[in-house]
Amino acid sequence: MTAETTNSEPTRERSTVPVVSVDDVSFAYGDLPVIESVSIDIEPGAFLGLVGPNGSGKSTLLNLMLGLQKPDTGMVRLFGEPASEFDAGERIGYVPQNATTAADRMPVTVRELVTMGRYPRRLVGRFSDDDRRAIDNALRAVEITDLTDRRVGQLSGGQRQRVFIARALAAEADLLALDEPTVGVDAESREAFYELLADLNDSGLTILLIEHDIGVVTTYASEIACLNRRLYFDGNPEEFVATDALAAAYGTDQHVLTHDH
Ligand SMILES: Nc1ncnc2c1ncn2[C@@H]1O[C@H](COP(=O)(O)OP(=O)(O)OP(=O)(O)O)[C@@H](O)[C@H]1O
Repeated sequence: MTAETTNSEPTRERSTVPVVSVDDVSFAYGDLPVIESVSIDIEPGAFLGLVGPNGSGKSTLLNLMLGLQKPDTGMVRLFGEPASEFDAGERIGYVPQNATTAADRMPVTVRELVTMGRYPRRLVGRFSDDDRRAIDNALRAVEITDLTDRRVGQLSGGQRQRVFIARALAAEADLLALDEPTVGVDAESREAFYELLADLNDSGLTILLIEHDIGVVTTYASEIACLNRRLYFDGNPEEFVATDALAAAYGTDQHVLTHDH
């Protein structure tokens, strides 16, 4: 968000309560253990990059964090409240892995989809000037004001992901959670997309990014968590590249993690 987009809004006090707190959580799909004794906090203002090999439990951990799945043991808190009692839709913007295909089925325009993000915040009845301003600001922040009347299903992959982010911004979400958001997006648009995330994070938005590309997280994230059923690493990018956590978590597959950054 640029200064232009925020100047009409009050500055929010940054809370010291973790946005997400995962405390000794384990989870299995039937007999298949997927998350084992994981503890991790996401502090307000963090940009956490969650990495791990295919099938290592990243999406499952995200679902547990968002309260969409219930841990077998341990506890997840969102903004200090048990995730199971929390309406995540109000404060968490979620950009799913399959946003691109989901958008294909949506016969809605960009502005309509972004407007939907505003419904949880809207008072009963009509949209207020504040609502309209929040929607316009969100479209501006992700630089899609020229696309507002286009059908979401007709946009490129990168443009669509921006629309989903704008929806979260319109909702004034405190956490933006993205699950491999640039699968199928060309290299140039990917870089612009991660620059956008970095700008949003600079303006105070807390970000959780699941990402395959280690180069992306070491470039843009302020904190990296490396998962393979259990947590192999949680700390800053400098420490991450200096440890053998990556090799330990990825085992013999680490050579597939080449990247273009
Ligand atoms: N609904 C489900 N029922 C049963 N098993 C599942 C289910 N969802 C995921 N799994 C299994 O749980 C494990 C972890 O899956 P998950 O999708 O969380 O991993 P991931 O790290 O996000 O993978 P990827 O990087 O490939 O998207 C995998 O072995 C997967 O096959």
